[in-house]
Amino acid sequence: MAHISRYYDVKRDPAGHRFLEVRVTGFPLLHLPLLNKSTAFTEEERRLLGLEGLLPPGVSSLEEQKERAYLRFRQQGTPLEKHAYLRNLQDHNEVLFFALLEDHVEEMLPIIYTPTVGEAVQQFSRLYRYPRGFAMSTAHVERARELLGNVHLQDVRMIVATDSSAILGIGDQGFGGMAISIGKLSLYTVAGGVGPDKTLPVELDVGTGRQDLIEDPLYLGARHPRLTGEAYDAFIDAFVQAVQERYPKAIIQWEDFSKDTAFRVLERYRKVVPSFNDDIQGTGAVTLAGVLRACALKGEWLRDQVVVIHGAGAGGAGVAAAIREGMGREGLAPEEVAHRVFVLDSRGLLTDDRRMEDYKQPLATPKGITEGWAGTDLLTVVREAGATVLLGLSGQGGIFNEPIVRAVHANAARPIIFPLSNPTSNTEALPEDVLRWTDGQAIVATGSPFPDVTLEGQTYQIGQGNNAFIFPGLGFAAVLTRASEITEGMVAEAAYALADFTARESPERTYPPTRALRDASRAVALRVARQAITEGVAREERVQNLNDEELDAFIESRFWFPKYLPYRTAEGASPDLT
Ligand SMILES: O=C([O-])CC(=O)C(=O)O
Ligand SMILES: [Mg+2]
Repeated sequence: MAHISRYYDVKRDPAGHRFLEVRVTGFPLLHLPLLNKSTAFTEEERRLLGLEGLLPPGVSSLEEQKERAYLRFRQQGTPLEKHAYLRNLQDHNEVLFFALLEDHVEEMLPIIYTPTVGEAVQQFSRLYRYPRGFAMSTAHVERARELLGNVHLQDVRMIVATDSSAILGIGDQGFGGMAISIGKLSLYTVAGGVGPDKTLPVELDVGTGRQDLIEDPLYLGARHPRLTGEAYDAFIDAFVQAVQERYPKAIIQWEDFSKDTAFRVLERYRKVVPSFNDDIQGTGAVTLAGVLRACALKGEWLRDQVVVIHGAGAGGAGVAAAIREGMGREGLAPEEVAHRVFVLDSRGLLTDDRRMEDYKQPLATPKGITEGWAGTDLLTVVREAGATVLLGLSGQGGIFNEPIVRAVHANAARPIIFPLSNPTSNTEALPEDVLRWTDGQAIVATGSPFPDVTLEGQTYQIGQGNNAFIFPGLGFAAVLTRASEITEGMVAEAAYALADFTARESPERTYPPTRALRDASRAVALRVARQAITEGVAREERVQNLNDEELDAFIESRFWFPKYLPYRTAEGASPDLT
């Protein structure tokens, strides 16, 4: 049996039932969140593991523990207090945390994920309690492999790593970005089926450009400006090499890298280690899926829309690529697509006569197309291009104002308007305003969750167009197929799988409700795994010859579920820390 952790192995008894063989007993056992059952340790386990006298005499079931934990959750006042409560629970007892989350995913997702995680990032140094994840800093570059060896997990398969340069829509957050890596990985477990012992959040602390953080006496990150150029590359090289040596089966999700690093890091490593960028590729895929559904809702094709994308960072670039791919699949040639997809950055429309960063060049509109236009600002582009779809990835709260929204409505009876920036404070428009300004005709989805909107007796559901519907299934499929690379074909398949799932399960919506996150992820995982096999990048022997039904069953059988296994001590272990 593979050695799973320094602290335990999962084994099977002669009848085939799984149990945990632990090498830690007594008080320390109650402080390892992956192992701690807390009040659910049975009387026999307490005797065997040296826990008698350390716990209250009552033995609780997982159900009873959940009930107790949910009561405490409800007693917390603010979303941030709720977040802190859940994070403490996770750091205390992971099975209980995930069991609770599974039962209340709709209520708790906005707490462990966007929008509250944005606040948790900002308050990270003040909320800090427990060492979770791998914190790599400049001082560690030479010894990255050695330090990764300090992580107690033996078989990490899924890593979320950020350099915190562009967290959500709120910019450079220094060390606090660790909270994003932690939050994303919670979704990998609750929706994507990856066991918590197989996940590792990483903060790549290359410094921060935020002087206020550097001067904050309570700040926990490294106090120096961000590494750039060769020093930055050497840092990430060292990290990737250490991961390959220590965790050769791991997939890396690059998260919240600014436009200055996101594209370079993705291209530099995507063929070195199976990896993808969540904000470029995940956001691209989820947006394409929602726009496809919105088009279907009004009985139109994507290829007939004119799409204006506001924001040319990682998200905007990824969305532009995905929409172009989608129009191409509906038969449009690239020259035709150029008349239908327009991308703006903070200086206005990207046109090919402008000086701009390399990664923006493929997003630029040929100057000839804009001949005679009255300007290149957002309102003018919406009017001149005849936009029927407006997508916000700018991080600029409120930028989709009334004149802009009305201008899209003037071009389309049912405009598609997605203010996608996170967290809530950065959303480009409030759904209620968009619906009011368009007499309830707009099809609206947002990046962060919004409640239903009621307008003149009519209720509108607001889809959550968040990459949470893509990355857990995409990453899980890559893990299960042992993909050597995460190809563009796999990312595109994720988008179409989500659109098809929504059409099947929630035909009146742009995105499924968040309570369907797990089922949606499974549908995504199936199609991505199939694509990996078709493209020949799946290294896992067991999946090569499976038909769809068998592949689905394989995926389902590999899902991790929160439940307690019986515990035994290792042969010869003393009832002390061994
Ligand atoms: O984390 C989220 O909610 C979605 C995302 O990747 C981002 O906004 O950067
Ligand atoms: Mg992100």
